[in-house]
Amino acid sequence: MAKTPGNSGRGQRDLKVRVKTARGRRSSSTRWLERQLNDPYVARAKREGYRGRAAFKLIELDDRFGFLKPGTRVIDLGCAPGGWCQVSVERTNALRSNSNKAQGFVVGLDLREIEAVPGAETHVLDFLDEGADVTAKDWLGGPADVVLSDMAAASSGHKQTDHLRIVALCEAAAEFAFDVLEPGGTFVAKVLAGGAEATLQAELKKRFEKVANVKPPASRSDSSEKYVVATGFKGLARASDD
Ligand SMILES: C[S@@+](CC[C@H](N)C(=O)[O-])C[C@H]1O[C@@H](n2cnc3c(N)ncnc32)[C@H](O)[C@@H]1O
Repeated sequence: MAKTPGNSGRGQRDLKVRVKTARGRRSSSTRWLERQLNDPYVARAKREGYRGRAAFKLIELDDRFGFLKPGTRVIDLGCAPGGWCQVSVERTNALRSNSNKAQGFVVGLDLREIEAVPGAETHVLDFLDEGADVTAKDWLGGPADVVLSDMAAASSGHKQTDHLRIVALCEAAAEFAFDVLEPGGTFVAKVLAGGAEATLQAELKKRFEKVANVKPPASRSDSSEKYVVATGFKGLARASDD
């Protein structure tokens, strides 16, 4: 039989790989859709006007640790699509909806542009850029009380690589927090459990009074993500004395 692209050994193999990949894609997107449809947090986010289910992770963390109060100044790293900014605005009174309470201030940064969040100031900025900490403090009008990071590096599909990337991102976010936080401030960041975060935990323990590792109920049980909540920033001078 003459070799054509359809029946040559290589052609057949290529086709099989393409079909297998397409099937894989279809089944993972179907699984994602099913998960979205069956997820009570997705429905609740829609009902309550939040931009995503991630909003409930911050709500649950703040219900437990109480770092967002009227008057609190927040920097939200990796803020798109804006759920954490929405929660921060509500809880810090950044819209000044209640004039008896102090007014907070929320600055959100992301690599991509987001639809405006009423009460928050959002900017397209890579927080890893030189001088991003100074720029963010300028936008906030001074140091922050709280630095939030729900950032995730784009998935490589390789669990250990993803873990190392997110730990590196989290370490950089912590460095950023050390530069912009007011003494007494709070740093909240997403990490993936997986073994490489010991250095980060040790550094945070030096710089903050308390460091907790938490998996809020809204975080999916099949995900290895967890959050570090570091409270009572000691300031740079005190941390180096310890
Ligand atoms: C999971 S989303 C955050 C969801 C957000 N907390 C919410 O409630 O809508 C993570 C975001 O981190 C952003 N990100 C990743 N690396 C970043 C960087 N170097 N600088 C700024 N944003 C970054 C991504 O663009 C992405 O939008």
